[in-house]
Amino acid sequence: MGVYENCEQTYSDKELAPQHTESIVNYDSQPIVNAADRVYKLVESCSSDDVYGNNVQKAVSVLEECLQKYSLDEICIGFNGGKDCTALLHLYHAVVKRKYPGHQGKLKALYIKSKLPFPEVEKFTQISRDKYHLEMLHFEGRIKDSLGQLKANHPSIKAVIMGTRLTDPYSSHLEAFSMTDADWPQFMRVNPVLHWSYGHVWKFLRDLCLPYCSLYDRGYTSLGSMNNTHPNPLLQYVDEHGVLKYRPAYTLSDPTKERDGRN
Ligand SMILES: Cc1cc2nc3c(=O)[nH]c(=O)nc-3n(C[C@H](O)[C@H](O)[C@H](O)COP(=O)(O)O)c2cc1C
Ligand SMILES: Nc1ncnc2c1ncn2[C@@H]1O[C@H](COP(=O)(O)OP(=O)(O)OP(=O)(O)O)[C@@H](O)[C@H]1O
Repeated sequence: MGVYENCEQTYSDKELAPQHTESIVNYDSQPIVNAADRVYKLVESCSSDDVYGNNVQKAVSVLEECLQKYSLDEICIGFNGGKDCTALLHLYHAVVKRKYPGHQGKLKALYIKSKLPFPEVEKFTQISRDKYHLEMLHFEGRIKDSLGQLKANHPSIKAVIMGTRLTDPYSSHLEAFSMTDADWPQFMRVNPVLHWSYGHVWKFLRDLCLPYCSLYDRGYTSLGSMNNTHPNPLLQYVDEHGVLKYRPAYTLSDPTKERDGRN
């Protein structure tokens, strides 16, 4: 059984709520409206030996530091619909709401579309844009080239908030604030969730009832393009009718296998 199998239901189970109300606890039907209150309550109530709570606390303080160093016009969040940046977007939204309660403007989000994006990812980025009131800065093609265009078209942007974790490829040397490599267009990479584990990301998304891309409920555990990403084989099973199916991403018990659906 996966670690979070007994947690509250996923966002996509929402329609089941009327029939199963007695089995559902703490469901938040307005997680985005309540973002700042719930995130800060979590952070303020966590004990020193709570690794998850401390990681959320650290992410909030990195975001607060980012907002001290840069104005909202100088910041964008790297958002491609993946789980890590989905958790991060919620945190960023919460911290901005707490620091600027009257803020009505749109937060900037960078989305570099891959050559063959999943329609589910495209749809989810649009849903998130609307729910979180984002100004999407859209680019297509290679990430490095797109960052060059970002610099040329949006010269005010100095920092990109990212959902990178230490276990991501080529990321073990990163810190909360790390400039892009010397041969890349120069931006400050802000990495609030660097120390989060795979399980922490899912605990955050599911405990706070946040919307996430539907592919994760169909066995995908990390998202690339349609031509290089498939459901994680470790989540495969055959149901009682002999049909091949996949368990949801949050049930993956070995986090080192997170990218086993990517090639
Ligand atoms: C804003 C931004 C800045 C990046 N900066 C660097 C960099 O300085 N050096 C580098 O090798 N890759 C950089 N990357 C690429 C990422 O490390 C990573 O390869 C890319 O996000 C694809 O990740 P994935 O394979 O998990 O989908 C950057 C990506 C983004 C979105
Ligand atoms: N194409 C992109 N456009 C904008 N930001 C991106 C893009 N690719 C990566 N990023 C940034 O880099 C971070 C790390 O990417 P990574 O692929 O590890 O995580 P993810 O996409 O959030 O989740 P998953 O691993 O499940 O796909 C993202 O969270 C996001 O902030």
